[in-house]
Amino acid sequence: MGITVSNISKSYKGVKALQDISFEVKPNELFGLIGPDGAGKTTLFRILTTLLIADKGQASVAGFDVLKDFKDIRKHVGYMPGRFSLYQDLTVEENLEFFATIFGTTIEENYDLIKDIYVQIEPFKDRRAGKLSGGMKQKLALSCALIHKPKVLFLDEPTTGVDPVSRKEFWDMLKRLQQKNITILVSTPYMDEAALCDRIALIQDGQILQIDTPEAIVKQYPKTIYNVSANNMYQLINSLKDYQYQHSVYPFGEFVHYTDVRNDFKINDLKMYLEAEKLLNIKIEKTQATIEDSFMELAKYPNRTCKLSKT
Ligand SMILES: Nc1ncnc2c1ncn2[C@@H]1O[C@H](COP(=O)(O)OP(=O)(O)OP(=O)(O)O)[C@@H](O)[C@H]1O
Repeated sequence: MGITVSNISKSYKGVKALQDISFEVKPNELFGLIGPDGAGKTTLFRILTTLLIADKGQASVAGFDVLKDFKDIRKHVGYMPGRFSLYQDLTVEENLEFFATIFGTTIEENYDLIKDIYVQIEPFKDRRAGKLSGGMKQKLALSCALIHKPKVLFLDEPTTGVDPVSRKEFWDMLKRLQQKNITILVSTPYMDEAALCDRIALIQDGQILQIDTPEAIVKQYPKTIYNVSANNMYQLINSLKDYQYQHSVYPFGEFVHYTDVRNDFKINDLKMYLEAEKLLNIKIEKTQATIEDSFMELAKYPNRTCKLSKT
């Protein structure tokens, strides 16, 4: 009871939002769509939840075709859209009751499934949804998306605008839901969340750059990455970008991630160059690739999967 997407394309007046997308989500899998704003994630969610019709291609969800069986899909999927979708003027409890009613069920009937999540907002059950914090809104939206016991759950950027503690709690909840036989497709622009999925698709400009487990994607990263730091971050980035042997340069927290085009790269050569650029306190150390590094590399060369030899 997973998801199958075959050659789906969708354009809006000349904007190619999705370009020949194909992938499968296995039953019970926690699958992540990882990509920046405008990559096409919401368009894909809307097609899979039958709210939008693709220009080309086929897709099925929980064994149902998105066109022919749209009514079945609506019964069997839960969808938490990116932007807050609840009724701001209804209370927490009224929102949940409303969603239960439209799916012909009651809060009591499926309480077990949402219990873990709902207990955290139950003390505020008489508060209007519009007056909840970001983390609480997100828990209520998830409870509403689950109240009819869906087979497949679609979560579009569920942690955007949510504090780090609530983000962590949210992902713990997803892991628990997965154990209750729910297939989950979740999108996020946060690369660190990608590592929490079973498999991910990296998506940009409506195209899939790579699909694999997070571990495999990182493993295929083709270069050796160096953490570089110095007294002046802005000048460091500019100097590294001007260096004739640079392959990639971008800020990564307190460091700059640097890769070099040469196979015989020596840390000392780069250090000498940066010293000549008048930078101080220069530190250069090898580091491990992350999903973000893989994404940046693939986004730079979208038609190439990471197959260069390691330098
Ligand atoms: N109704 C629309 N009319 C015209 N262009 C649209 C429409 N909806 C989306 N787009 C464009 O299609 C592309 C994909 O948008 P989509 O919302 O699917 O991406 P996304 O990855 O979900 O990003 P975001 O998080 O910003 O919503 C973007 O270039 C967007 O501007």
